Amino acid sequence: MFHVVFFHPEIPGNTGNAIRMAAGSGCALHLIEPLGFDVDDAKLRRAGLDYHDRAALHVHPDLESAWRAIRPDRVIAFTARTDLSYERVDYRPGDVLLFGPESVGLPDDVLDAATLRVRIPMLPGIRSLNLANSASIAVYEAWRQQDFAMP
Ligand SMILES: C[S@@+](CC[C@H](N)C(=O)[O-])C[C@H]1O[C@@H](n2cnc3c(N)ncnc32)[C@H](O)[C@@H]1O
Repeated sequence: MFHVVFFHPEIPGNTGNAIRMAAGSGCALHLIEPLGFDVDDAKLRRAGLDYHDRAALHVHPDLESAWRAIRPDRVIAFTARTDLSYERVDYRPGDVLLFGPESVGLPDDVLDAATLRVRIPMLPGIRSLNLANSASIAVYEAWRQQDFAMP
């Protein structure tokens, strides 16, 4: 199983979309507090449709608590601030795919502590992709490399 970690997510619709993606792909979704919304937020529930019960959703008070719970071998940070393209990584079950908050991205100390930093290609002049879209691209590449193995 892959672990998607959203560090300080701010927009409920993005996390709702990711909940639906987690239900569809079998990844676990971890949210690191503080969150910019309540997990019962109507927009979050609407974006997640009726898939909330099918998704493995975990909320952690801080990153250290998440690492203690997940015990990952590798943390792969998704950021536009690197040249290594995301599809060049051999993803392994158990990997953490780490994403930053919508407004500011991942802070330097969190990026520095990650095993790898990877980037999803964009055309020149584009600053970033949407958080939920980035997570979908990442998870489906990681799962594709496992030939979409079923649990
Ligand atoms: C909306 S973006 C954050 C934008 C923020 N203003 C910044 O400059 O980093 C939210 C998160 O999606 C992921 N993301 C967005 N575009 C990406 C890209 N092209 N490559 C890798 N990760 C990306 C990153 O994890 C980022 O922290």
